[in-house]
Amino acid sequence: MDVAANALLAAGASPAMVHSLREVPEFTPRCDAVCVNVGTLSEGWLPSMRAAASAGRPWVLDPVAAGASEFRMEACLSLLALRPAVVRGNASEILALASRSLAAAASGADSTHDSGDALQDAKALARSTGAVIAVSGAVDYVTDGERVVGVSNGVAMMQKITATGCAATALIAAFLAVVEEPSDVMAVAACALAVFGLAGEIGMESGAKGPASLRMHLIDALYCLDEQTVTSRVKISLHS
Ligand SMILES: Nc1ncnc2c1ncn2[C@@H]1O[C@H](COP(=O)(O)OP(=O)(O)OP(=O)(O)O)[C@@H](O)[C@H]1O
Ligand SMILES: Cc1ncsc1CCO
Ligand SMILES: [Mg+2]
Repeated sequence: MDVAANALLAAGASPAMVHSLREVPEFTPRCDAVCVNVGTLSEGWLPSMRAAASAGRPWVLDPVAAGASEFRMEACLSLLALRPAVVRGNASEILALASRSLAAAASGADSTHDSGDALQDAKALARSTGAVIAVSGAVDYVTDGERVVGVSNGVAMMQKITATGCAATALIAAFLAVVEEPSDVMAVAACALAVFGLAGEIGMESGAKGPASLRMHLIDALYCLDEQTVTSRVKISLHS
């Protein structure tokens, strides 16, 4: 929650981390977009997540460790049925969701697969759910089931900071808040991931020595990004 909220603030969004079922119905309708992240899932929070997802706002799902337990898998599948605009997960999470089965290797919250390994499953999941699916990794793939966009911004060290994936998903929600057309959702998700990856690159160039200093520099880089840097450095390509 710390990394995600600070990344959103740095990028110019206005985050609020809300859990209580009592306040979700009051809070969520006022949000421009919603991010539901099952990272620290509990029985008590799941009804709040479902209520937030059902509030009629555009929303994004982060299926953290979907393949790690029956409870997470069932929770993620029930949230998927509430029609997220975008699902952003790492390759292991997207593979688990697409097959609706627990991961063979105990992967916890980290991926044991490359994003390319999950591309076909991501396309199938997009077609069966109607959501845009984003698989993060060295190349982030974004698909609506037909088209595929690849985003190659980012640095490997981002995997060593917990919740960079959560922050990337939250940034997709922030970008979704300003989208006008449903057909733009794929482009919006790709742009958010490119901007986040670029902030990681600039953070690394700013003298990060490891995960802790990259976390600081990445958030500073997000805050300092300007249009010229973004347009000259984003690496987004249409695949097929
Ligand atoms: N090998 C890599 N090279 C460049 N960028 C990467 C690499 N791996 C991940 N990233 C970037 O790191 C960010 C987080 O992606 P990752 O796949 O690690 O998410 P995650 O596993 O859900 O993370 P977490 O659960 O810790 O929040 C994304 O912006 C992604 O593009
Ligand atoms: C490590 C961890 N555990 C639950 S959520 C989270 C952050 C990465 O998804
Ligand atoms: Mg994650």
